[in-house]
Amino acid sequence: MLELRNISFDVDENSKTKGILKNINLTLEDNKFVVVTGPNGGGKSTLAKIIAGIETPSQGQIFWNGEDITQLNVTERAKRGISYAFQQPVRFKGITVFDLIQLATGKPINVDKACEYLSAVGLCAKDYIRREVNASLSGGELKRIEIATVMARNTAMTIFDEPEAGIDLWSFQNLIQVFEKLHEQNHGNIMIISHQERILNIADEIVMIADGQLRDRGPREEMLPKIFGQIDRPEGCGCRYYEQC
Ligand SMILES: Nc1ncnc2c1ncn2[C@@H]1O[C@H](COP(=O)(O)OP(=O)(O)OP(=O)(O)O)[C@@H](O)[C@H]1O
Repeated sequence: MLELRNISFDVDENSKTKGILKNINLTLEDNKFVVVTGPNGGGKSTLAKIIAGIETPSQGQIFWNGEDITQLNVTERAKRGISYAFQQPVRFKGITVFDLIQLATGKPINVDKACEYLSAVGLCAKDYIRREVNASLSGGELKRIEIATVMARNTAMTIFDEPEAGIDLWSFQNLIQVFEKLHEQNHGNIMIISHQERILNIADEIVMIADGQLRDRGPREEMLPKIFGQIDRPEGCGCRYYEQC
């Protein structure tokens, strides 16, 4: 279980303190598929980075299965099962797709096993398994390889920040299926930062972040009508649902 207690994140801007996240309290139960959404600049990516240990909060604490992990860095959190999917895989000269997947599993695997992960993300495994991870791969291919390595890591919590960014419509359809599969197979906690309706549609739970604050959260069935404007607002109110009327 992940618990954020009174998380704030401030930055210095022109010698003034700017609050990017303001007093966020959030508890996520195990094995949930959570989508974090909200307007641009609301603080979603910052929240994801704070959970992954890429940023350290200015205030507040983060607990993972009861342990205070606030001061642990990204590697130490990864060892405890919190994994952040980068937009593209980390590259080292000469490393192949097979090497990456094997490294992610943390044990020796055969080519067939590695191919299973690639096939699951819609890549024709035999075309990719021996390829070097470099600029000759397209953005969509790199992203799917990153997702395959995340699946191979099989960690208790995985965070994806806008996985749909920069991929074409066809790859996007495929990506949705990959996430549906991850969900079905119960790959632990999955947190996705997204604006995409099709990703919101497969969430167990939706968290709305706006203006650095947690504005709402709840099961998909409750949140979708709010997000897509199907709730009654007081007459004359032009606010979106996450704004105060
Ligand atoms: N290190 C930083 N220094 C200054 N400003 C920052 C820093 N990190 C984030 N911000 C600002 O904080 C705000 C929230 O950024 P963040 O990337 O978390 O938003 P977001 O909700 O993920 O947005 P989007 O949907 O556009 O990706 C933005 O205005 C951003 O410019």
